[in-house]
Amino acid sequence: MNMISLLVELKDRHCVVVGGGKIAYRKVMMLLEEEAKVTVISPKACSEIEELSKGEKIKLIQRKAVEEDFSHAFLTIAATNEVEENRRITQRLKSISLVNDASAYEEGNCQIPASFKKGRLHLSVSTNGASPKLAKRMKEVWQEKYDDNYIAYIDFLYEVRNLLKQKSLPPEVSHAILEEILDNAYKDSGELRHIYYEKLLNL
Ligand SMILES: C[C@@]1(CC(=O)O)c2cc3[nH]c(cc4nc(cc5[nH]c(cc(n2)[C@H]1CCC(=O)O)[C@@](C)(CC(=O)O)[C@@H]5CCC(=O)O)C(CC(=O)O)=C4CCC(=O)O)c(CCC(=O)O)c3CC(=O)O
Ligand SMILES: NC(=O)C1=CN([C@@H]2O[C@H](COP(=O)(O)OP(=O)(O)OC[C@H]3O[C@@H](n4cnc5c(N)ncnc54)[C@H](O)[C@@H]3O)[C@@H](O)[C@H]2O)C=CC1
Repeated sequence: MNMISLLVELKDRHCVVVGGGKIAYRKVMMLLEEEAKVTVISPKACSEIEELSKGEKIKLIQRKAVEEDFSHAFLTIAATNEVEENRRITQRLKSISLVNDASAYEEGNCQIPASFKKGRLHLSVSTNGASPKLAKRMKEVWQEKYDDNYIAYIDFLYEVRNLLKQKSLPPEVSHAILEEILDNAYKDSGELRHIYYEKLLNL
């Protein structure tokens, strides 16, 4: 459980998923969403993974994994249904690259939490293997709570902060502004946000 939360960019990074079942497929979809370069290694693959391979979305290698398969891997996900094989891969890689063991949270050096993105907002939760179902449920509660209003609101927070970076206001003034715009009124009213931003432009 000695882990910190990090946001990691996977775009164009070489990622390897070992195993070709439904869990491997779920992880592959997550990686493709992040625009990673994905290789799947598995003697057999489910039809969804085969389809991705035919459409050249991923590279599929239909055999067991060998040492060289990991030489350029930035992140590896061991997701076979053979717990020992997952452990072997994870032990081999954990001191040199990111590796997640889908069958044992404590084996790898990273975990994949339940997460939810909306605009600039990114929320993640892990129960460290206690209850993936609880993590999923918490994520779903957030999905309800953080509705579309938050996209424009957080964009507004971002723009105000960028504007403040350009202006050389005394730090206490900047901090007061950053505090003030956390008021719910700004979340709820686009008009109020617009007026506030215009006022700041003229400061
Ligand atoms: C350690 C971890 C892997 C890691 O490090 O990444 C891990 C491990 C295992 N999961 C198992 C089972 C299930 N996992 C889910 C669902 C999710 N599991 C996810 C994460 C994690 N699962 C990490 C810990 C996160 C944490 O604890 O918070 C989520 C959040 C994210 C994702 O996977 O994308 C995703 C929700 C997706 C979403 O948000 O929508 C469901 C429910 C469902 O599918 O609906 C079930 C069935 C119910 C049950 O068993 O509880 C088993 C037993 C397998 C077996 O018995 O063979 C193991 C192995 C073990 O625990 O040993
Ligand atoms: N992290 C998570 O959210 C979850 C993880 N799991 C774990 O994920 C693992 C996979 O689960 P499923 O996809 O449901 O299994 P599955 O039985 O659908 O698929 C297993 C796949 O692994 C492949 N495989 C078997 N031995 C292999 C080897 N030596 N090298 C490469 N590929 C090999 C098989 O050909 C098959 O494609 C299990 O260990 C399970 O405990 C299960 C549920 C959720």
